[in-house]
Amino acid sequence: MKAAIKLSHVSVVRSDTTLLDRVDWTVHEGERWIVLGPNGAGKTTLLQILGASGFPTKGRASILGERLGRVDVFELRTRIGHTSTTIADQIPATESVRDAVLSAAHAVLGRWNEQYDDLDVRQADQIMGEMGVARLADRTFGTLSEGERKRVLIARALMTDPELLLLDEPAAGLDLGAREDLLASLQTLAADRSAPVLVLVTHHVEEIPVGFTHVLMLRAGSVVAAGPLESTLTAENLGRTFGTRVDLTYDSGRYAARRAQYGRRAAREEVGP
Ligand SMILES: Nc1ncnc2c1ncn2[C@@H]1O[C@H](COP(=O)(O)OP(=O)(O)OP(=O)(O)O)[C@@H](O)[C@H]1O
Repeated sequence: MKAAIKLSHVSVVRSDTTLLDRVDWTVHEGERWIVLGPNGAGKTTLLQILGASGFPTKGRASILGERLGRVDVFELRTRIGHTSTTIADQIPATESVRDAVLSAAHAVLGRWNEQYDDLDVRQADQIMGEMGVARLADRTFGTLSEGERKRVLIARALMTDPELLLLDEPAAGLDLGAREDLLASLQTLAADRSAPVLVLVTHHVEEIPVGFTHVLMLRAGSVVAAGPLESTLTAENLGRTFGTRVDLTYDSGRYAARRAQYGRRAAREEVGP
């Protein structure tokens, strides 16, 4: 299997602070990864490297077979889809949802005078259908709810047919219904064998969509654990990642976590005799 991402001993240092510390990580084609960690763990810094917009201070990073530092990053970025609040802020509020998705095909924000062919329009309609936002196609972007906006952004990112899709906290700020709608769309995407390699960053195990296959757990710039979800996302690893003992439950492909509830005996053991 080919490696879509290969990081070897990647460190990022800014103003004498180590943001990422000797990260080793390999992602293969077809895999769907979660990057999980507390605030300040280095998740955004890692995503910048994956998106070819940040560079390692030390170590080697290969993205889609191209070594950072030896490749034209502008060309590489056209092969990578990225959804984040920054991109949402750049879409004009008056742009129609269909145009917001379509304009990605030409890497422009704001439709202006672009001409699109029927194939582009059909592709946009199909992707909007898959992301559950087809009924919003004629609405303006500015009138969408936060949850609808997130799904339109993913549709927009898919429009360029990327080989790697980076999802930066897609469920942040969503209410229960909107989060569940988003997770359902991501579950469909994860199950699609023709979908790109997926990397989803989150703070919460409750936001892991069904069908994601692997997890990288980060704390203070270092990898706590990385591997298949089933064997890697354990209460022990989660506790080490978030610095607190946790109870983890799993049901029908979904996870939930909370701080461990201590019995009197456990409390005595922790305090000591
Ligand atoms: N230019 C910089 N100089 C010094 N420290 C920085 C710089 N940029 C980021 N940091 C610090 O590096 C750490 C990692 O930041 P990063 O944004 O990657 O974390 P994160 O896991 O995405 O956090 P969050 O979940 O809160 O978004 C943070 O403590 C941040 O304050």
